[in-house]
Amino acid sequence: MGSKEIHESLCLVCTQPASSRCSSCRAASYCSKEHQKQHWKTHKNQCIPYQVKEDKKLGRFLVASRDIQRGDVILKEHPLLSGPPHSTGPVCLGCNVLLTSVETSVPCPRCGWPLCSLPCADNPLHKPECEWAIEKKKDKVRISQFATPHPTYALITPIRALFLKEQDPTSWERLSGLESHCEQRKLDKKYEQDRFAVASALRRFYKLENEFSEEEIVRICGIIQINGHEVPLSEPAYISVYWVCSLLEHSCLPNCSKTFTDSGQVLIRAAVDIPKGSHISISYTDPLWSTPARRQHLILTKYFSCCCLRCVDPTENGSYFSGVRCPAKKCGGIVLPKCFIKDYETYACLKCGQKMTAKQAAGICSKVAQELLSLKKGDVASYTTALHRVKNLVGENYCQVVEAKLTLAQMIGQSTAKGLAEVDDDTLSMKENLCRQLISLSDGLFRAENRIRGVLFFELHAAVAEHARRLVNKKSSNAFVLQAQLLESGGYLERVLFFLKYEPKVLPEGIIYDQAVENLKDLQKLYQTMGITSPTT
Ligand SMILES: C[S@@+](CC[C@H](N)C(=O)[O-])C[C@H]1O[C@@H](n2cnc3c(N)ncnc32)[C@H](O)[C@@H]1O
Repeated sequence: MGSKEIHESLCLVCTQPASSRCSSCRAASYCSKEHQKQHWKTHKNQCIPYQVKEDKKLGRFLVASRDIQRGDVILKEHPLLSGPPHSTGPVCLGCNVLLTSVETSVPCPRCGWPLCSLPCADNPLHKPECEWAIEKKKDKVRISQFATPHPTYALITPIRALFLKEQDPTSWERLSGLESHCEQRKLDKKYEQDRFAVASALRRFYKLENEFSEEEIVRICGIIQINGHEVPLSEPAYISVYWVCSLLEHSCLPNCSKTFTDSGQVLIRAAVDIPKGSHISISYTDPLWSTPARRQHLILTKYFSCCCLRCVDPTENGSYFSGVRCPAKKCGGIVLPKCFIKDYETYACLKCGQKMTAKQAAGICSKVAQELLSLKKGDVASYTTALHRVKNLVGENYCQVVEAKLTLAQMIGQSTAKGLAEVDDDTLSMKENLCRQLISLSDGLFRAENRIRGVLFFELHAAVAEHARRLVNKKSSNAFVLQAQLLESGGYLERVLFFLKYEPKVLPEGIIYDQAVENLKDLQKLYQTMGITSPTT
């Protein structure tokens, strides 16, 4: 054994043989949890798996400072700033829930802003607009209209940002150092809209004329637009801006997934192994949207033209996720542009070469959208028929077809009183096939979508377990096949635990995680009763 290996396996505190490593950086070894805890004060400053770099095209971005393993947590961070989205109806400024009427809300006894209940008046989140209403506005706020959207709520997140300047200079400095894209925002009029509807309104409403210029407030609006994350922990979702997380670059095929903890921290986790020196990326947009839709969204909201691996490949890893079906008789090929970045005006069939314009392709896409988006949730038969009907307009993996298949895969078994037990054999097999198809597609196309992948594995485990249950009831059942199916179902539950490990308990995926833990325990008891040796027991 070389000296390096000896060093690596010794506890950093007592130099006794180490049995575990820091799960984040994997560079520090310890003999026990106690010594790991004891060393954290020193280690936390070194335990960072990324470095900040900068170039002309991306601005600042993060690269891996060591090899990062799939599943590792790269970053967990509290927000610098949180508040309602730019456009919303009245929400509780303590806990972010939607307020629907005067009767179902209470005014804050100090400042008058409506809240869901009195304890929310003391939520530290509410302090900025509350304190400044008393100190600067010198009058209570009165909200009488509970219609959506209510323009005064567009002022809240910017006020909370400005409050940092006075109350928390370190956070203010971090926030003001983030990208605002003011020049680009001037060109598309967002700057002017925010100047009028936020900066000017805020200075008047809160009497901030002598403290903050319009330019300073509009720059803050830009920072919130470019760096804000929608946090789905409340309905409606609220917006948070983080510091280091704001430096992560975008890719439509990112190598990291993003989730939020119950307390609103952002958690970034490696979706694949990331070699040292590689760029670390998340998705700023919805990976289940077509290439034109994702690119358009990024250009309009983040001011860059995405040139990631997925955007430069019109077939999107051979999935044809954004393509339409060739209208030529009996061709059945897929029609796509040569490239979505430059030559996207003319589409051509990959099989027969027939051409169509981007406008014609968009027409087909909107027909498919109309057909699929109007379907009633829970109606398995109409989903199945509609999916069959759109087959001659778009391919099997066309984006909206994939969304409908995702809904259908979850719906089967949910819309019947006795769950999967009531579903006929063919429909059960359809559920299983849909899950397998979508899981395989997700490997190549939305590998960082942990929530979707966890849910798909959960649905697949349920379908396979139900097949096994039916096998027991059949006289001709084969013990080996049954054992294999039970083990397979347990294996899928392990995958659910991997993907949904960090999902917050308030989201359905957090609840699915708990259910998967219970189902796995039950399955492991069954393995014991049946004398099956599972790889994990
Ligand atoms: C949230 S900020 C990321 C940090 C930013 N680079 C900085 O220096 O502050 C988002 C901005 O970064 C740039 N950016 C991020 N990902 C990019 C990409 N894949 N291609 C080009 N620009 C990108 C764009 O200017 C975008 O508006």
